[in-house]
Amino acid sequence: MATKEEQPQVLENKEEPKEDGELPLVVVLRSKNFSLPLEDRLQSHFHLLDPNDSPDESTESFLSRHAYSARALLCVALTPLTADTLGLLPSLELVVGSSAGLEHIDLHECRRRGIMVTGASAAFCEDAADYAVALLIDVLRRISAADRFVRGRLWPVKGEHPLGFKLGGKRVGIVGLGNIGSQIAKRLVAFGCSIAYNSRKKKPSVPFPYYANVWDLAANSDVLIVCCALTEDTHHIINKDVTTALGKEGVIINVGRGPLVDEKELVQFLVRGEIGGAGLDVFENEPDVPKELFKLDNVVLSPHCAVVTLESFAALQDLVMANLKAFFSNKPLVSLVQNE
Ligand SMILES: O=CC(=O)O
Repeated sequence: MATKEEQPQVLENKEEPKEDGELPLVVVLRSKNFSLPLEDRLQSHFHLLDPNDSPDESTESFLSRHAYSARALLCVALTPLTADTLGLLPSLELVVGSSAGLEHIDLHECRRRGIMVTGASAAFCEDAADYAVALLIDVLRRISAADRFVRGRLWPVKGEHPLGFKLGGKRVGIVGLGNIGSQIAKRLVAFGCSIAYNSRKKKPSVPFPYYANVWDLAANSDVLIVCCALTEDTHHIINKDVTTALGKEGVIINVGRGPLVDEKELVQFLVRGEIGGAGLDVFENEPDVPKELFKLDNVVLSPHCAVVTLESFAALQDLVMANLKAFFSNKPLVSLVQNE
């Protein structure tokens, strides 16, 4: 999902292992069941302080005892980084996020303390955009439903599979034109769609129509693709009124975060046939998915995996390394988030 703007990505691959004694400290914050995929690469450049290495001690006690002088922290996946945890790290200057969305990091507190934050949407944006377009094509052309039709041996017993809808010519409203949204727009222009967007501010160099209000965007779109950052302002940005404005044939694609959409309302619209369809990679209470959706052929469901490919994961690892190395050699960070 899109975050606040990040600076362009410059990847750096050269590995030059150092002696352990002189390695800079990096706190690693990760939940127990989440491994650290680039551990070997990180370990040859940094002294990692990972509370999971002391399973008998609480994270708070570990950080208070070992991390007083740590200047950098790597936040793995969506592990919450709260103001309380930040309070245990008085020397912290940098948080390296490893996800596109950063709502699990207390950005207000980072801003207040002058702690820089880097994000990873540059590593994920192309794959996330491909996936959003794939979900849209799947909903419109009923590809997953057609697959079930064939596997269920309904062809030709139950006649023809129902007609789908053409992608070209659709008016697509993108909610959040950050790294991911921009890549989605680029792809859909090539498919012959017309694009409009909503974001916090109008983007001066973007040629597409801007709607300051999501309701207006919905009223002028056939499809809404949701890929903005989850904040207090964007929680349930797709609500009952917006869904009504999108109309009976409208399609909603969500590759951002579940709580961007009022899920209970969306389920009701889908069940009552008051919206055309939905492609959902994210949900309000993951991994729980409303069971009413399982029987709807105009809904495509996916387990929060839009951003992840082998290639995006490799790019993420390069990006994390590049940000940490840049920080410790006083160079500009590769994907600094404008945390305004
Ligand atoms: O959802 C995945 C991410 O934000 O990276």
